Amino acid sequence: MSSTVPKSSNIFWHDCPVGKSDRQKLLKQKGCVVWITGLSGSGKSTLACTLGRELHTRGKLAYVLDGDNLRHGLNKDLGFKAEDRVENIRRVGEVAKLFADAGLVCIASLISPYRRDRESCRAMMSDNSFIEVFLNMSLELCEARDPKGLYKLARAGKIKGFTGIDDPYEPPLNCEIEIKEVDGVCPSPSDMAGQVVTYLEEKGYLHE
Ligand SMILES: Nc1ncnc2c1ncn2[C@@H]1O[C@H](COP(=O)(O)OS(=O)(=O)O)[C@@H](OP(=O)(O)O)[C@H]1O
Ligand SMILES: Nc1ncnc2c1ncn2[C@@H]1O[C@H](COP(=O)(O)OP(=O)(O)O)[C@@H](O)[C@H]1O
Repeated sequence: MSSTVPKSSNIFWHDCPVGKSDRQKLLKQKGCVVWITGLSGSGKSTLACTLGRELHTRGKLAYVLDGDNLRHGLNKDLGFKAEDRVENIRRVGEVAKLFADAGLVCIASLISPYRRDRESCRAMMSDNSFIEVFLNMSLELCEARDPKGLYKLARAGKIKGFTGIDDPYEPPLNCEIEIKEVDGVCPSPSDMAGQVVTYLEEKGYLHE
């Protein structure tokens, strides 16, 4: 299990003259982390990309950190056992914090099944600029979508430890935004992104 305490000693923080507030003025926005959590197939990547596109159209700088994509590089040494997922979320939390410090709207989309890990990422952000978005879609809907055929494999026992089937998912207790089905129907991608944009606007993230 990894720790947040550095292993190295004799290390010192070096401040740079240009800081987050300078970058925010330049970009005319406020850096933050939009953390999208939910089951596989709940629509995390779809929301992340739709939101990224919407912000881009509005002239706002955003960057998507997608769990699946990061597992091709930064996190390619990690699997899906509990300690690997913990380390996966810790790393992405740290990277997201850097992007937010750079002044961007950083959109992280990962299953991030453990409440404690999401809370650790929240705690990394000093100024409440962690916005947790819960894609509260039923397992039935996600399984019916199954765009990669992974639920089918998990049900057949060909993937072990699949979230929602034989591995846990802990829903948020206090997220900033919850998106769910209404009468069994999921809001459209642009409606989902619209909910997040409205929140960002109301909280002043889209202005300096
Ligand atoms: N065992 C198991 N459980 C869950 N998901 C699995 C598993 N094996 C592979 N996949 C694929 O990996 C994607 C999830 O990666 P994440 O980095 O978001 O996962 S986690 O946050 O560390 O739990 C996930 O992508 P999404 O469907 O986009 O969520 C799956 O495609
Ligand atoms: N709001 C939505 N309405 C209808 N279909 C959606 C919506 N969001 C996602 N989908 C579809 O559901 C599937 C899973 O979406 P995806 O974004 O890949 O989920 P995740 O990243 O959580 O695994 C895809 O086929 C996608 O096109």
